[in-house]
Amino acid sequence: MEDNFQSAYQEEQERLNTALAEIDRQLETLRNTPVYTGNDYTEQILEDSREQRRGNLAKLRQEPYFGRLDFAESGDGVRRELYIGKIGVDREQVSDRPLVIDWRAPVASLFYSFTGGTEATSYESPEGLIEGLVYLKRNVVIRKRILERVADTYDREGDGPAVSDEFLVYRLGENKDNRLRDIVSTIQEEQDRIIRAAKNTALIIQGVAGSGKTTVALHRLAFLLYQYKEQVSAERMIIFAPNRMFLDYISDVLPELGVGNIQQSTFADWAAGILGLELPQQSVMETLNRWFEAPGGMPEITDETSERFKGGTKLIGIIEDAVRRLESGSVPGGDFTPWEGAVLPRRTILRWHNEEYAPYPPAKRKERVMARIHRWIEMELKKSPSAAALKDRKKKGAQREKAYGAKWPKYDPLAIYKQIFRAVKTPADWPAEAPEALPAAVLKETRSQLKKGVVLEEDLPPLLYIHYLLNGDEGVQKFDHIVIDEAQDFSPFQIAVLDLYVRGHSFTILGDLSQGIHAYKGVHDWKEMQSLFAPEHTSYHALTRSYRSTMEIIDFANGILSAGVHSELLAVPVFRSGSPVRLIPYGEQRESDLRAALANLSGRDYRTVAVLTRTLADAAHLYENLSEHFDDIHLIDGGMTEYQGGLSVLPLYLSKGLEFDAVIVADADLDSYGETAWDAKLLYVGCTRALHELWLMHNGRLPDYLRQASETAETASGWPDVSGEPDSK
Ligand SMILES: Nc1ncnc2c1ncn2[C@@H]1O[C@H](COP(=O)(O)OP(=O)(O)OP(=O)(O)O)[C@@H](O)[C@H]1O
Repeated sequence: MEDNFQSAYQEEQERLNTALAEIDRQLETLRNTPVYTGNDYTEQILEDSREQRRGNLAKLRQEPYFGRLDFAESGDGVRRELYIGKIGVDREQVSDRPLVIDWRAPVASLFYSFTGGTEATSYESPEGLIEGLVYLKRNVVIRKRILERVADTYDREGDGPAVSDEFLVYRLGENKDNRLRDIVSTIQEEQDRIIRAAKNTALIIQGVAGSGKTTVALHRLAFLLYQYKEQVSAERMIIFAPNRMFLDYISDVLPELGVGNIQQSTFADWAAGILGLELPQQSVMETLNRWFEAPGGMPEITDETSERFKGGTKLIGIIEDAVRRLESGSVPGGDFTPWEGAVLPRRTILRWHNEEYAPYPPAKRKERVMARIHRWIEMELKKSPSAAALKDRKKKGAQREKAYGAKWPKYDPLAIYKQIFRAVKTPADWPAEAPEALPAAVLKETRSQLKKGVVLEEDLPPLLYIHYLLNGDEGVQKFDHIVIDEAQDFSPFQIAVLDLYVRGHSFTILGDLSQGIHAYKGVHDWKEMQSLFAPEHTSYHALTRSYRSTMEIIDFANGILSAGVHSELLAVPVFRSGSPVRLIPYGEQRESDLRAALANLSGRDYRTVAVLTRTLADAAHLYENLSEHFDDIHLIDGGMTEYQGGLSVLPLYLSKGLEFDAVIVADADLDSYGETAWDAKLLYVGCTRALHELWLMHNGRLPDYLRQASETAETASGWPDVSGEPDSK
C-alpha cells in the first residue's frame, strides 16, 4: 500500500514537473509577445485573448490542476490520463489531449458523475454519447507549485468498486475563514447534475442545510458561462442573496473560478434601483425587528398578514385591474386646441391611442401620442400667415401642449399603488372604496404607511409589476440567468416579477423549507413557485446530503427537524465524525459562562466562532460584555455589508447562509425559544451553522424538541473534561 502510494506520488511529481515547465514556457512566450496597442480590430481581439491567456496561465502556474481521470473510450480502448483543472490549457504541440482540461468540459463531467463500479460509463459530448471505462479517479492537491497530496478515490485495479469519500472528508475537516470557497475538486454527483442542468428551465432546488446550495449555484453560473458562451454573458447574470453581508461572504467563489462581472444584489436593492426609489436600509431592518424582536416570539401569520398577502398572486389581479381602469380613461376629454382656429379632434387622438399605438404599454403610448401631437403642432405652425402670428402660436401651442400632457394620468408606479390603497385621491371614475379583495388589515396598515411616505420591502414586487405593466420591457436588458439563494424567503410574486426580466425562464432557485424562518413572506411549499411556470419550463431537485457539519451535529439537527419542525427532509451526513454536541446548563452567571465557552472554543485551532443569540438586542448587550475580554470580536447586525470572520456575536436569524467552525447557541431554553415549529426552525438554522463544534447553553428548561434531539443524537452534557476525555450524556 505504502509502495503504491510512493509510486503514485512520484508519478504525479514527474507529471507536475512537466506540466509546470510547459505552462512556464507558454507564459514566457506570451509575455515576450509585444502588447498590441493599435487600432486594428482583429489584432485587438487577438490581444484580448492573449491577455486572458496570460492571466489564466499566471494563475495556473500556482495550481495547474486538482484531479486526474484515466478513461478509455470504448472505440479504441486506449487508456488516457486526463488532468482536470479550474481552467483548460492546450499543449504547445497539437495533441489529442489538452494539457489541462477545464472542469466544465463534457469529459470532465465523468470526474464528478462516476460513482464507482466496474461497468462501462458514459458522458454526453457535442458529438453524442461517449462510452468507456474509468480506470482511475485521483485527487491531487497542489499549492504554490508544490505537490502536497495524492489521494485515489477510485482505482479499477485496486480493492473496492466504489468511489471513496476519504478525500472529501479530508477537505470537509479543514477550518473555514471568512469566505465561502470553491469546491471544484470534490463536487458530488447530485450537485454536478444541478450544476450542469440545461439553461432554459426554472430549476427549483430543495436542499438540506449544508448541502452546498449556495456553492452549487455559483458553480452553475461558471458552468453556464462556459457551456453557453455564445448565448450568455456574465454581465447579464445575477445572483440574489438575502443581504449585503452574505454577498460579501460569497464574493470570492466566482473570481476563484475565473468568472468576473456577474451582478450580485439583494432583491430590495435591485428593485429599488429599477424603480428609482430610495429604499432606506431602515425599512429592511424594521421588518426584521417587527418579526424577530417582538417580545413573546413571532406574531401570528395568516394569509392576511401584510407581507404574505403582498407576496401572493391575488394582488396581481387587483393591480392589473387598476392599470386597466387608469388606461381606459387616460385620453383627456375634449378636442385639443393649441390656438384659436386649430383643432385636433379627440377622435383622432383616440384613434392614435387606441388603434395605432395599441401594442405599446400605457406609459409608452402616452409618450407616442404626445410626440405625435407635437409633430401635428409643428405642421400646423407652418400654416401661420405671418412671423408675428408664428411667434404667438408657438408660445401658445407650447403652453397648451404642456397643459394637455398634464391632464393625462400620472403613470408613476408609486402614485398608482397609493391610489389602489386609497392613500391619495383616486381618479373620478374609480369607486370610492378600495377593492374588496384587499384584506381590511392590509388595507389599513398599508394606507397609513403610504400616507407617511414609507415604502417597505414588501411593496417592491407590486410596485415593480406596476412599473412593468406601464413601461413593458422596452429598453430593458433582460437577464440571461437569475440565481435566487435562500429562495424559501422569496414570495411567489417576487419570482413572477423576476420572470418578466429573464429570458427563457432561466432560473436557479435554491432554498430549504426547514430554514423558512421568514414564514411571513416566504413560501411554505415549493408548489407555490412551481405553479408559476408551465410544467415543461420547470424541474425540481432535492439535495439531501449535508457536507458542512460533523455527523454528530447533523444527527442532532435532524432530531430538531423530526421532533420540532415535523419535517421529513432529513439530512444525510457524510461520514465525518467529531465531538459530541454539547448541552451546557448555565451556572450562577450566564454572561461569565458564555465568556468561558467562547474562551474555550476560540482557544482552539478554529478560525471562526460565533455566539448566536435569540434577538439583536441580546447580541448587542452580550457583545458589550464580551468585547472587553476578546480582541477580534464583531457584532453582526442586519445593516452589515462585510463579514469579517474571527469571533462573531449575532442574532440567530442573521446567521442564515453563513457557517462557523464552532457555534455557541446562547439561551437554548424555553425562556427564549417556544415549542412552535418556527422556534424549532430557528434553532435548526443556528445548529446547522457549525462545522466542527456545537454548544448549546441553557437554563435547564429545554424545549421538548431539543430534549428529544439530545436523546437521539450523540450529545454530551456539561462542560468538556479538562483532560479532553470523551464524556457521557
Ligand atoms: N462537494 C463538496 N465538497 C466540499 N465541500 C462542500 C461540498 N459541498 C458543499 N461543501 C461545503 O459545505 C458547506 C456548505 O455549503 P453551502 O453554504 O453552499 O450550503 P447551503 O446548502 O447553501 O447551506 P445552508 O442552506 O445551510 O446555508 C460549505 O463549507 C461548502 O464549502
